[in-house]
This record gives sequence, C-alpha cells and structure tokens, in this order.
Amino acid sequence: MNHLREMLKVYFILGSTNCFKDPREVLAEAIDGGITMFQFREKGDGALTGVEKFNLAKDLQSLCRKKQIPFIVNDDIELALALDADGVHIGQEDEPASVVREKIGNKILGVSVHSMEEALAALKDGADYFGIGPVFPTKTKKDAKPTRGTTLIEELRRKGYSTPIVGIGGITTENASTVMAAGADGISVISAISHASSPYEAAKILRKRVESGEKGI
Ligand SMILES: Cc1ncc(COP(=O)(O)OP(=O)(O)O)c(N)n1
Ligand SMILES: Cc1ncsc1CCOP(=O)(O)O
Ligand SMILES: [Mg+2]
Repeated sequence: MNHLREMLKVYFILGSTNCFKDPREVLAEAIDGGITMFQFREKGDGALTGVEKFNLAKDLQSLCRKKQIPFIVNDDIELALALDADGVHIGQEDEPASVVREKIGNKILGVSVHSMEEALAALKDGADYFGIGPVFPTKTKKDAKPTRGTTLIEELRRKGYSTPIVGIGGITTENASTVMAAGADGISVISAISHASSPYEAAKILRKRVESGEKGI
C-alpha cells in the first residue's frame, strides 16, 4: 500500500459502454500512454453481464498484469474476488464499506465520498483512498451527484487528513492541474481517455499535467 499515492496519479476507468472501439485496444493504448491504475466499471445501457462481463474483465486484467498496473473492480465484489483483483471501488449506494473490507481482506478499498461525514465514516470502515466528485460536469454518469468543484478535497487537506484522494468527473487535460492544486494525489477519468481520438496521447498528456502541475491549453 506504500505506493498507493503514486498509483492514483492517472487512474483510468473503463467499461465496454464507454468506448467506440474494443476496450482491450483502448486500455492497451492508455497503459502505453502512462496510466498508473485501472478500474473495470461495466455499467450503463448495454453493459455486459455474466460470462461476457467476466471474460472482458479477465482480458483487461491480463493487460494490466503485463505492465504492473493495479486492477480494481467497480461495485462487483464477487467478481473482484473471483479474479483476485488488486482492489475494489464502491460508492455510498453500494455494499457498506465495513462489509466490503471484511470480504476483501487487505486488497485496496476505494470509497466515493461527497461530504466530511461520509469521508470520516469511510475512514472508520477501512477505506484506503477516496474518490471525490463530480468535480466538473460529466455526461458519463447519469446518476452523478451535483458538481461541487474541489471544495471537499480542499477541506480535507485543510483539516489535516492525508488519506489518498482522486478527483473524478469531467476531468480533462485542460483542468487536471486544478484538481491537483486542490490537494488531490491524482485524477480519475473515463471519457478524457476512452473518447479521445488517441487514448495513448490523452493518457500521456494527463500524466504530464499531473506530474508537472502545468495548466493545459
Ligand atoms: C475513483 C472513483 N471515484 C468515484 C467513483 C464513483 O463510484 P460510485 O459513486 O459508486 O458510482 P459508480 O461508479 O458505481 O456508478 C468511481 N467509480 N471511481
Ligand atoms: C464514475 C463517476 N463518478 C463520479 S463522476 C463519474 C464519471 C466520470 O467520467 P468522466 O471522466 O467521463 O467525466
Ligand atoms: Mg458504485
């Protein structure tokens, strides 16, 4: 867990409904471009289920393993355990974090939080990192909470909490540096990479922005 902060720098999330070409191709390019962590999130209209979902997850995990990129599963704890994934990400509408922590042992546990109260509860329940957002407007998650900018990230840092944090929601090469400046350890994106004409170039620029803190154009 020592390197969790480093691994969160450019955290790419993908499922088959987020891309216009084969997700395996998109992930392979994103890995070559420099993503540092990956989340399999198979959700939304037309999402795969059953054996098709399992097989896609297995293929994506195998791409991650070849390049030592941590592989996290969104929501589906049983899938994460079946694949021996590196961790899971859950939100406030998913299984309670305390129950998930019991099920997954010392695998990475990410929890979405939207307030100080949720953050403190998640810490008590064993969260390793927070996903905070949507920072900016997003079209990718239909049931996303209202956009709140970087206020919660700033509040947590101002109050001295050092828990690893990623900002999520509407993050692009242009605004990634704002999220880092607020105190995040990294940025989590779907469409900025999955919809890019070159997922390789998009991942490469995001990595550069996160590491240099430079504003994009
Ligand atoms: C890194 C990261 N942060 C937040 C989320 C959102 O999780 P959740 O609120 O459970 O919503 P869904 O992704 O399940 O629709 C995330 N997945 N990853
Ligand atoms: C999963 C999730 N949780 C909060 S916003 C969001 C969607 C992020 O997608 P994008 O990077 O395309 O805005
Ligand atoms: Mg969820």
